[in-house]
Amino acid sequence: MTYVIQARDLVQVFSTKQGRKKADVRAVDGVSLDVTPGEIVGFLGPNGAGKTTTLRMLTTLLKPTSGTATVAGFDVVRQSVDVRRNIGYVSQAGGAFSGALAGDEVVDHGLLYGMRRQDAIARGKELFAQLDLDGLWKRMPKQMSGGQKRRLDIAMGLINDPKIVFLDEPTTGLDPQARANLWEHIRRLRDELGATIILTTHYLDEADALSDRIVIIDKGKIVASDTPAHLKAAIAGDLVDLVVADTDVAATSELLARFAEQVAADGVHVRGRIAHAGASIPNLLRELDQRGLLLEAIEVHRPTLDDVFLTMTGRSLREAEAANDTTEVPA
Ligand SMILES: Nc1ncnc2c1ncn2[C@@H]1O[C@H](COP(=O)(O)OP(=O)(O)OP(=O)(O)O)[C@@H](O)[C@H]1O
Repeated sequence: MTYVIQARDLVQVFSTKQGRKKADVRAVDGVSLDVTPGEIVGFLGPNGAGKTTTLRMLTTLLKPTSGTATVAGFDVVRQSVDVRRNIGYVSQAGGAFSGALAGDEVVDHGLLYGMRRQDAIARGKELFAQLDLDGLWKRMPKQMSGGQKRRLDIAMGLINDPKIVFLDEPTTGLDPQARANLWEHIRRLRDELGATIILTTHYLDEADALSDRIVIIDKGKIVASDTPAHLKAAIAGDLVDLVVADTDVAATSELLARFAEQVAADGVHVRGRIAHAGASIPNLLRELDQRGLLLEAIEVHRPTLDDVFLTMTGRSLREAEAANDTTEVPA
């Protein structure tokens, strides 16, 4: 099997100062990864998990503290120029436009890669058409919408026709419609151009919808790496949520425990996890009925990636985000 990206035990330690004390932050703590051509890999994790730092090492912007990686067959440290020639990188911040017209920004970016001006113009126009930026060649980026600016970032990242594309939080800050639209473009990059795509995201639904493989990263380590379907199947099962009368909570919990794992009551909700709930629910309903336990509502939820994250790390992705948000508030 040929891999377009192969990383072994990548580590990145940042030295920081906390007051007068020096403190080391192990931002990436032994990441190994094999990516096959044409794969879309979603890096999912809370703020500060190490996603961007991993991407920066793979794109040669940051030298690993230890470990090795090859991208497009080239070593990220010893052959960084070759790596760069083969990749496109769209950074998280994006939008650092010089004040020139959109088309000129893209062409200038191509010239940086050593392209001839005519080639850069031709490729730029093609990308504008593919990315729904028609008619905006002569528009200043600051007069574009958030979604258009993000697609302009992506056009710049693709100007050299890279076969491997790194997108750092491509849809952050976009409204749902612009996000969905960008997903289409990302899928097309792979389907029509055969590109390999590595993207980072905070959004579970995005990782789920786009990725062939999801790599969950937490505190600098990979805690899971699999297809969205396998990851979801690996956890305990469907969440069954029964809503009953106050007085029936105890008896319902007792009965549900015969069908489900992790049964817990929360107010009038009695919840538990059942593998393949669809097959057990008719029996469960019959037994509830036989005992005179009346349901006010029943809901069955397929496992989400948040459940996976919770199972793998013991924290919900949203809690992890919230905790990080708090620590980032300056004292
Ligand atoms: N230049 C730096 N100096 C010191 N610490 C850093 C530096 N860059 C990142 N870090 C720290 O390394 C850790 C990982 O950061 P990183 O940006 O890779 O996370 P992330 O998963 O991309 O998060 P986000 O979703 O917020 O972008 C964090 O604790 C961060 O504060």
